[in-house]
Amino acid sequence: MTSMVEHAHAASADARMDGQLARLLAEWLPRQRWYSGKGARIGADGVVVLRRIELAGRGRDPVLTLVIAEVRPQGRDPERYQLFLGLREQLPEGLEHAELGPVHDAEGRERRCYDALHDPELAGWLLTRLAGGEVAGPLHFHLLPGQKITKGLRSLVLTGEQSNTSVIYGDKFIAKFLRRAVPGVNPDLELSLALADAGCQNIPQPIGWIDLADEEKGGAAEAGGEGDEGHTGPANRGYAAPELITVATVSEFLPTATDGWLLAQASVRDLYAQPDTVEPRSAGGDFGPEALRLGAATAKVHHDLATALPTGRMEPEELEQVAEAMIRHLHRAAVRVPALNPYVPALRAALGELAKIDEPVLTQRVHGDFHLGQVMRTVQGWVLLDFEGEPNRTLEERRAMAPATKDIAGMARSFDYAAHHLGGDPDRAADWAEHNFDAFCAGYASVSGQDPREQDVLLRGYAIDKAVYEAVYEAANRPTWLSIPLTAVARLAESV
Ligand SMILES: Nc1ncnc2c1ncn2[C@@H]1O[C@H](COP(=O)(O)OP(=O)(O)O)[C@@H](O)[C@H]1O
Ligand SMILES: O=P(O)(O)O[C@H]1O[C@H](CO)[C@@H](O[C@H]2O[C@H](CO)[C@@H](O)[C@H](O)[C@H]2O)[C@H](O)[C@H]1O
Repeated sequence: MTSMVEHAHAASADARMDGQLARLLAEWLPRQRWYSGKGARIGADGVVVLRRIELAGRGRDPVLTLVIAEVRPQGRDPERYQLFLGLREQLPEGLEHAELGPVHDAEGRERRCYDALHDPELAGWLLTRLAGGEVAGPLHFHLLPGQKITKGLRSLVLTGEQSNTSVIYGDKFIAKFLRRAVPGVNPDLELSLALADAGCQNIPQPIGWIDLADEEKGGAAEAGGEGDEGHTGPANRGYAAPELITVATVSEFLPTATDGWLLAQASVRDLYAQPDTVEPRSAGGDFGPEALRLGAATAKVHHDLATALPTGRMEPEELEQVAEAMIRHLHRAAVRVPALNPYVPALRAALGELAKIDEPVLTQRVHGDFHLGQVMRTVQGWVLLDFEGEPNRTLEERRAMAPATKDIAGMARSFDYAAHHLGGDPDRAADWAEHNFDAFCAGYASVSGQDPREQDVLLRGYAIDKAVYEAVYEAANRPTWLSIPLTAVARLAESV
């Protein structure tokens, strides 16, 4: 039996380790691309380690730990992050960039603490657990029925503009490790599973996921033993119940796909390389035919979402509530980005028009953060990715039903971004965006039977809401890009 003295020693060693990690995280987190609390200071004691789960290598080298840390930035709501951290006596070559710093373990030995997703040995450990559908303490690895994981695949962390961190295994699987710890149904997983069940071909096929029992909500930490199949069975595909936190999603990797942003960018560059008299449709790298196919693929996914998941209708009074919520969002955004202030009255008026739509509007589950970086062109056609919604919104907002127009407006904004971010002639950029958005809508109409441009008031309302969101996003993440949404806001304000 463990004596009370031993207990006390263990507890104080734990508290010491938590304190060391919290100090390292306070310095490291704000430097990460996916950290969402940018712009607010983290004071002393601004990071608290809430949970630390040793997963592999206890007393050995390396050790893999899952940490749930709460960041309490000054003047902002706290945010929780989930981080796989590795501890090693010495960092192997190539892992230096992933280091957080040194810590001392319970025996007083110095260990290097680093982001474990960059360590092929530890990333491989996670994939092996998934291959077996295992349970490791409160962490549950779910492999979907019929899926098989090839073991020993080399892992590589994807670099790029991401809100999370993706690890590619061989050229077979991609695991997205969600950085924010949010209890409840993860919309990306929820919608991907529903679409896969509906036979949708326009998404990467889901392979499995990892979730964590949320201690606070009394989650099923004890759920089953090794290979607890009941949890993953088709009758209970039971993606994250309310008391679970989704830690990672795993899907098929599309090795030959290119994302829509890169393709669109190439087309804009091509246009600028030609004389001013050349129109976007006649330029060598015309994106129009691809935009048309993308519109058709989007309509198919919307159709499958509406078939697989509940749908609804927004009556005029509810549209008024939507307008009010967008106006509240606008006011909050103007506090964060004062450059929005001059446009607030005109934008309020434009959003107010939503309340005048006098017929019900159909609603359904939508993508929620639809842009060219969320679509990939494979040899077969377009696939849509990342159904998580806008990372800075609450889970409830991200899972809410909305008119499909919300996604159409997202893509309209993305064509605007692609056209303007290279800094060419604004009129030519506007022509490129209009030409491709027209093609996108024509493709959408060819499948759905309805041209999204007909719902012009709704489209403008959602485009304003998105551009305002983007202004906040850019101010926090890419201040040099802030002028793109601000210019759009000015244009949308004038269009009333
Ligand atoms: N199944 C996949 N196959 C190939 N590349 C992918 C796949 N899923 C995502 N990617 C790449 O990873 C990037 C980020 O994925 P995404 O799900 O949007 O992550 P985040 O939520 O962190 O932004 C995408 O823009 C795409 O380039
Ligand atoms: O892809 P994420 O889920 O991380 O979405 C966030 O980041 C996006 C940028 O990476 C951001 O999208 C904005 O920039 C895109 C170009 O980089 C542009 O195509 C989009 O239209 C524009 O909204 C997205 O808003 C944000 O939520």
